[in-house]
Formats: sequence, C-alpha cells, structure tokens
Amino acid sequence: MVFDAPGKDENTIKQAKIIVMTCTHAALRRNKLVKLGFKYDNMVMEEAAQILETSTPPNSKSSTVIMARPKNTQILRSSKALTSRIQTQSSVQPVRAQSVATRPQARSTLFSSNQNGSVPLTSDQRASTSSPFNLNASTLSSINQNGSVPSSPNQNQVKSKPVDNIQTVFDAGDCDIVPTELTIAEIETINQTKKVICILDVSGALTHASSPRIPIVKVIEARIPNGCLVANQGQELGGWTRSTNVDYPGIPSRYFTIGDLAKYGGDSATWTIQSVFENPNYPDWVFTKYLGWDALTAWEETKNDVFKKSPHVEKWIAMKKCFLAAIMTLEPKNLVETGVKRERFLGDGLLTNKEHVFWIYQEMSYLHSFVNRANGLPSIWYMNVKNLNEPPKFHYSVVNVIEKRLLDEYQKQEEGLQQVKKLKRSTGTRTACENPETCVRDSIFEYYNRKDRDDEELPDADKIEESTRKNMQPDAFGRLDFKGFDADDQRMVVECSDACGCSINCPRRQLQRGQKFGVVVYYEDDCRRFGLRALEPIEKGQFIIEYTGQILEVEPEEIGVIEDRDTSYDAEFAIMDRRKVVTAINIGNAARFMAHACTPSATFIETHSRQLVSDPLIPRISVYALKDINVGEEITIKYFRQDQMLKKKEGTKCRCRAKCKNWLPIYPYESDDDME
Ligand SMILES: C[S@@+](CC[C@H](N)C(=O)[O-])C[C@H]1O[C@@H](n2cnc3c(N)ncnc32)[C@H](O)[C@@H]1O
Repeated sequence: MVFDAPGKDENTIKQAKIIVMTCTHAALRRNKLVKLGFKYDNMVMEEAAQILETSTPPNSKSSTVIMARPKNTQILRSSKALTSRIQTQSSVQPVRAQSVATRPQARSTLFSSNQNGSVPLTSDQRASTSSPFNLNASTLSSINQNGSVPSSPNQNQVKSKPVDNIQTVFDAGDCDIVPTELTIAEIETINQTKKVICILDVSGALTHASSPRIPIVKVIEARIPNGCLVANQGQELGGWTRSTNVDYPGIPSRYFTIGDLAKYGGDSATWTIQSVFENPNYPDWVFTKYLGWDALTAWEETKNDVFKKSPHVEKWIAMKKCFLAAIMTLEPKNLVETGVKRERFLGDGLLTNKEHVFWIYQEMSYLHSFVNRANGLPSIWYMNVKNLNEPPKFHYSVVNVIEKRLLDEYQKQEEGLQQVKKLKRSTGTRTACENPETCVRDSIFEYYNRKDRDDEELPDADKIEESTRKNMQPDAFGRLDFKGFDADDQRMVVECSDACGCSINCPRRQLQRGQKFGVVVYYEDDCRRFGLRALEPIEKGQFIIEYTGQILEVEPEEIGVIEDRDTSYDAEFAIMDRRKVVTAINIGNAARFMAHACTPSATFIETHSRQLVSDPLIPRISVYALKDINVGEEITIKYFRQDQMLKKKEGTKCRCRAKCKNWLPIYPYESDDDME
C-alpha cells in the first residue's frame, strides 16, 4: 500500500501487507496509524538509518520492519533516546497486525519484486546511494500478492562436488533438525550410514571404498557439506566474497546478498536459520541470520514465526542464554560483559558489517554442528566474548583419518586378536553389558595385557608394569569409576560390539556412539587461546567426546616430548599400540581444543571400540569426566605425565590457574604446512 496513492489513504484502507514510507513520514503518521488500529505486515522504510530505532508494535504477532540501511550505517539499538521514544509511544494502544503472511515470505516477496529492474539494488549500489530502495507505486504493484516467489535457486547451476573430502562424507541431506534425544529407530538409521574411519589415500590408487562406513579421501580437506545446499549455492553463485585472505576449511567465503534475492531468493519460508539473536528491547522478537546469505540479510522476526518454522531454535536460544549466564558468573565481568551481550543481542554494528570476524564464528558453529547432526551428535559452538581475534583454523572431522598403509598394519595385527573369539568371558568379571552371558569384552583386555606380549611387541623402553594397567569397567549408566585416579596409570576401556549381541544403547558402547554433550570452543586467554567448555552439565565418570585426528606412526623417541613437532595435539596409546598417536593439529573435532590443566576435569582413556566386528579395529581415544562439569565450566585434561613436566623454566609456562608454577614441555613451533 502507498499512502499517497490518489484517492487512497489510511482512512479508507485499514490494513496492508506492506507499508512504504520515509522516516519523516513514519514519524508524522505513526500515532495516527496506531489510533486507527491500522494493521500491517511489513514496513519498508527509506533512510531508516537516520532514525535511532524503528519501533514495532510490541504485542504484534507478525508485523515487522524492513530497514533499508545504507552500508556502514549503525543502528543504535539501546540508546536512551530510543528508550524514551518507545516509552512515549507505547502509551498509545499498539497496533495488532493481522497475520497476513509469514515474515520470510514477505521478505522475499518484497525483494523478488524486481520485475522492472528497479528493485533491488546490488549491495554495491546500496552502499553508494543514500536512498537504497528506490520503491515506487509501480514497483509495488508488481509484487506478487499471494506471497509466491520466483522459483528456488537453480540447483543445476551448482556444480556437484566430488565426494573426496572430509565433510561431504558426513552428509545428511539438507537437514535442519537438532536431535535432542534420539529414538532407537533414529540411532539405527544413522548407524547404518555412519562413518567409522576415513582412509587417506594420497596416491589415489583406491577407487572404491570397501564399505560405505569407511570412506576414502585423497586429501585432508574439509569442504562445505553437500547437505548444506544453500551454503554451497552461495559459495558458487553469491554476489559477495569475504575480503579476508584467510580461508576457513569447510566454511563458505562467498554468500548471497540482498541483491541476489530476486534471482536466488526462492521460497524464503524454507530457508535454513543459521543463527538467532535476541532483541533486548522486544523479548518476542529475534534476529535471524540465514545459511548461505550474508549478514546484511539478517532479519527481524517474531519468535513465534521462527519457532513455528524451526522448533529447534527455541532450544538454541535457551542453551546460549544458559551458557552465557554461566560465563558471567565464572569469568571476571569486565572481561566478558560486552562480548556476552554481543553473543545474545548482536549490536556493535554487526548487522551492517558482514566482514566482521564474528560472522565466521557463526558459520563455524553452524557448519560443524551440521556435520555433528548428520552423525546424530550434539552441537559444537565457537565463541569469543573477550576480543575479536580470528577463530581457529583446522579441518573438522568426527572420525579418525588413517593412511591405508597403517590401516593394513592394524588389520594384520587383528589376525592375532582372532584367538580372542575362542576365549570365554572371565568368570566373576563384572560387565555392564546388556547381555552379560555372551559378553566377551574382558577377554580382549586380557589379550592386550598378557605377560608375553610386552616381550614380543614392545621395545624395552616401552615396557611398563602390568600392575599399572587398568581395565576400566563402566557402570549400568556407562560411567567410569575414577576412585583412586592417578593420571599416570594406564587405562583401557573395551567396548561391546555386535559380537556381544547387545544393542547400540548398551552402557558399554559409549565412544562408538560419539560425542555425548554439546560443547563450546571458547576463547580463554591470549596464552592458552581456545579451550573447551561444557554446553550441558556433565556428570563425573561420563563419556564426553572422542579425541579424533589423524593416526600417525611415530618413533618411540618421538612420543611425548620433542622439540621439532608440536606434540601438544597428540594423544598417545599405551596398551593397544605404543607406536602410533592420534594427532589433531590439522584435523580433528572439538576435543582438540582441550587445554592442559595440572588438576584436570577430564582424562583421556585408550579405547577398544567398534560397533561391528566387520569395522576396522584401530585404537581410539575417549575423553571421560573426572568430576562433575557444569554448564560453562572448562573441560581440561593433563597433557603430560609427571615425569615429562619440566623442572626448570623452559618450554611453556602453565596457565591452568593463576598461581600454577609448572612449566610444560611445549616449545614454540612453526609448522611447514601451517594452514595460514
Ligand atoms: C592442543 S592445543 C589446545 C588448543 C589451542 N589452545 C588452540 O587455540 O588451538 C595446545 C596448545 O594450547 C595452549 N595451552 C593449552 N593448555 C595450556 C596451559 N595450561 N598453559 C599454557 N598454554 C596452554 C598451548 O599453546 C598449547 O600448545
């Protein structure tokens, strides 16, 4: 509707899908509209950046304001002037908008109205004009009244990606669902296609994977998952490329913009919400940033509309709020207050600055969590409430990657293990297996721990006292008992497989089910940089996450502390294999961020785990909680044995707590193939 159209004004028409006006007009007419009980769905306001705030009817269900903002103009969301203005206006009975169309449809309807070439402008044009939306009556009349929009982005225009990268092997389609508690049927569906390990075949000689559970990659490279359709389309066709030279593996560098809406907007009701931010002034409203679209297209919508479309978003908001509230109590307020507000409410001109590093954190949070969801795993978020340093750069993978040659070696070793099948369950051994009568798991520990094995397989230097080896048994809830814990003891957990005849929900199958709790990769300080914090409460003894990375063969003298390789990302094996490590320096999951603490909250446990006996058997590393870890608390481990810690001031000063006197054998190291 256009108020100044001949013969029509707000006295004769009392509702409209879209109102268009200048900010001056808005100031003059608003009270009149309110008195009339005028109902509207969208407002397009020219030069909106000149006003301090656009006020929307507080109890309106679906009305919104489209603010046409020239680039680099900041909307001040919480100024005193704004507050007093809203208070003055709210004394008048507010407008209750009629629910004519859902917000996203209204948006794409508006921007896809480019029938005559006058709308929309490209983002560059928008930046160079003070009147970015050249809307007029003829333009508006071309808007499709029933809210239908041009066809979705031409999917054929997007080249299909070769399936030889780390992330595309975890595709779950264009899913938008966060599994909270999975049903057995859902777990079973995921398990059928679940990847258990990735073979790295640099030569490219392997053409076919022996099982869909064991994908082959030629190079360690994370790319945008195919299932994130719009992110891939944005990468291919989007009108804006981030100017930073930094490439984040698996994260798009190119995005759709407002200028692309007419061509690629499609049915925005089906767009995928990437992140949501609360509105501090209107608790019923949120800002939504969409996947594959730049931050300037972030949109204000009612919570009702958003939750109806994407119910999981409600949980995201609640979890973020809870995590940030915990951070405010755990950290010095002055260090985190601004950043916490930014995480919840945006602000600081973020909506007008798509280059802002903040948006890269949002991309990583969504895309890595997407990979997790495809595997039935909870979220991983990236947050920095302390400064605006760049987020970490690495290739994300929820499974280990191993060279073909090393996997073959394990398969040979497994022939020796075949004799385990002949072993019976040790009498009197406690097992939490659902099927105690048929569970043979403890025989496996006995095989690895047999007396003659050290003589056969381990160099003298690696022989250890049998008595320090512990076969850790979970209780009926899958928790380990850490009574009398000594970080230097060697521990092993043997999990059940299909050979035991138990279900995937058996308490002795923790690691193979994958990351159990949502976690946040959180900027700790300038020395430790990123660490890991709990997004959900974790109980003492519970499995938290697997430590994934690349399985590397190392010489015995390379294990632990060496000065020409950053071994702080290595997790070692002590019982199953003393010659390999899992290193997460280049590729891994959230566990790679755990910082060292001299009194840690979690520990590594070497784990014999495979879901099916037909899966390859490689030693794996579990992370278990040594104590209850509340939301917002740090998940730390002890990187080094006591005898490896330094006696003098060299290496790296330990910053696990303010007064720690220890020095860690971590030496400054620059990798040749540093991803920078
Ligand atoms: C496995 S990485 C952990 C992730 C890393 N902080 C990051 O941002 O990628 C280990 C590195 O974290 C830092 N770090 C972890 N714990 C530390 C501690 N207690 N004191 C000092 N630095 C620590 C050291 O720089 C170490 O080399």
